[in-house]
Amino acid sequence: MSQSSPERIVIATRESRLALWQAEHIKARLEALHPGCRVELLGMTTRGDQILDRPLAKVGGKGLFVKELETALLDGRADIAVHSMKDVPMMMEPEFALPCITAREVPLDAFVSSRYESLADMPPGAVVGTSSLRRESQIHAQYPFLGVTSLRGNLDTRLRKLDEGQYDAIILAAAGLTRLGLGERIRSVMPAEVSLPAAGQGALGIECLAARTDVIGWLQPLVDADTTACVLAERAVARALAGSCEVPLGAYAVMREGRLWLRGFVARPDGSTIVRAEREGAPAEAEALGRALADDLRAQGAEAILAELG
Ligand SMILES: NCc1[nH]cc(CCC(=O)O)c1CC(=O)O
Repeated sequence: MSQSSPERIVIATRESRLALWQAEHIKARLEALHPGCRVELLGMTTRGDQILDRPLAKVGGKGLFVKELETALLDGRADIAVHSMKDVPMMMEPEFALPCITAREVPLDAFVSSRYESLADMPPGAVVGTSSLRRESQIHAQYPFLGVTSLRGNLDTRLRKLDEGQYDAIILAAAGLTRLGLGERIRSVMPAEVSLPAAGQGALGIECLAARTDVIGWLQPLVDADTTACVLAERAVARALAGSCEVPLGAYAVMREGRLWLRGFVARPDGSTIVRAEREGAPAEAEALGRALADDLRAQGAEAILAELG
């Protein structure tokens, strides 16, 4: 087999149903791209999967979903790791690279309920389940008469808790539901104006060691340029504002007629203050656009919110 074609690729993956679906999806794409290559999954559990009794914001945020996968890259047990981009920390260690962001699915949030059509349809006192400060702050800002209660666990657990009546509705990423064939549970897709998504939501990223130029080459055909520009801009906003689970922050970019259209917000967790901004720019300047939008948000009041949240 030629030097440029891989004989074997090992994918490190979390073992949630969604993570395994995502890893299998990339496996199938790599097998189609590199006929004869043996693509295998190396499943593992991360701390993010184990800590279910409190909001991730309290125990360290996104890094909890990737650390063990990165260890498998470092010790050679795996060649790549497949992540939901929204779970990848904004700052990565220099020994790692993220050379491939694939085509995005629906990046928006989904309203899931058997009783109501949307947030606007819910009566005062009705309870929404989410553990995302991003989602919670936007609900409080627009629907202050609704209750918001913490919701942890994998996707199946969250749906079970809803079906058991612990909530009147829950909010999940539409991409997670559609990937697992649960699209019919989506009562309505939430417009970005109602629930601006998290940076990278709906996009898959493939991580490897920065030194693995061979792997980087193998992955290039899977790169989606438009999604990459959007996600880089969104992550630049979050990185510039020190984005983590602790800060209620959303960033969402779409490509329109060859230009990037980027929106962002920062809010107090109780939604009492919400600062929004938008910019458009060239895809090639995606990260600079994200940093400029972060400056706009700071200038419009985000600085004070971030200072309070520490
Ligand atoms: N850790 C939560 C998480 N990480 C990625 C997704 C959905 C899939 C994606 O955004 O690619 C979810 C579930 C959710 O937000 O409801």
